[in-house]
Amino acid sequence: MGRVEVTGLSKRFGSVQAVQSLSFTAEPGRVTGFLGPNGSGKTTTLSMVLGLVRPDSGTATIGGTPYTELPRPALTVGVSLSADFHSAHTGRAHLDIVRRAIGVPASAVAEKLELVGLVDAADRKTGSYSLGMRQRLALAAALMGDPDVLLLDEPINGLDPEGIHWIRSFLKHLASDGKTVLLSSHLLSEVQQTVDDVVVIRRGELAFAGTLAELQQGDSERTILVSANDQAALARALELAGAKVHGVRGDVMRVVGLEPEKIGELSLATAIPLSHLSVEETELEQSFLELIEGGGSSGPSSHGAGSSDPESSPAIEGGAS
Ligand SMILES: Nc1ncnc2c1ncn2[C@@H]1O[C@H](COP(=O)(O)OP(=O)(O)OP(=O)(O)O)[C@@H](O)[C@H]1O
Repeated sequence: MGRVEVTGLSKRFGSVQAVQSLSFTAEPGRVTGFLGPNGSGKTTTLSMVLGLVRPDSGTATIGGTPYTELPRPALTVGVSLSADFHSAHTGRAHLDIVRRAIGVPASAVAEKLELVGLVDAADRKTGSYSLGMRQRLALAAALMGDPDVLLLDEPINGLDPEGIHWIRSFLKHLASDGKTVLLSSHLLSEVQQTVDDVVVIRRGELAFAGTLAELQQGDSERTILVSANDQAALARALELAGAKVHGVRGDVMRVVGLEPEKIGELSLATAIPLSHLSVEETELEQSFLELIEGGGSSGPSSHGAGSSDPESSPAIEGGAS
């Protein structure tokens, strides 16, 4: 229903080919990370999806309809392109302006303040808000019309750890409710704990579209970091299950050859509780950097529907910086 579908979008600004033959989808019930370095064309793409920038070619639809043809767009798509507000307005006043503009009942303001945890700060001027509070307010505004789709430009950038934790769980919760969440970021590490699917662009072109797991698998075998009170017993169990285990005496063991889910199952089956389980970040970050620095292929994916056209690979046009 609220699928975002971008098909063959291109946009040139003068000599800069900002976006080139870009196709991807963002699906309902999933958080999709739209990733690429600064200047790679993320904002231009989101602006084309929202009808703010006219593409040279290609289309973008939301639930099958171009944004500009949606009868009441704010009831379908919630947007946050920046977390800047009139500094003399209170959070409540800002939301009230938004809700009047989109024509929803006054009760929506208190409801959304509650939803994003801003009730106590609602009557303070936004000029005194922290970045985390401004991001919450931007989300409350985006959610005002109870849209099925959320488009968020860099919603995590600059947040402190608590803010990051909050927004991660909030966005995952929205997706688990069936919403389509598309968020941009220039850092994979910033969003990797939040996203299900990943679309990577490099100089305006698709470099990868697929699930986070596919991005991880695209690289060589990944390393899983685990620890348990009884490291030796866990190491034995992991090795019996076919994994290679390094650093058994350290705080954290490095395990290759078993996926995290399998390690969790093994912990349960052997009654050896884990105190830590994560994917070694550097490897994933490395695949991402390789993709955005060039040479990466359009990944394995149904999400890049139509995007892995032969032309979309390494040829880099224009002077996008
Ligand atoms: N209105 C415009 N006029 C001219 N060039 C533009 C315009 N908008 C974007 N560009 C250029 O298009 C390219 C892509 O920019 P865009 O802002 O879409 O990238 P981005 O990935 O969102 O980067 P950032 O995260 O830094 O905003 C850049 O080279 C940028 O300078």
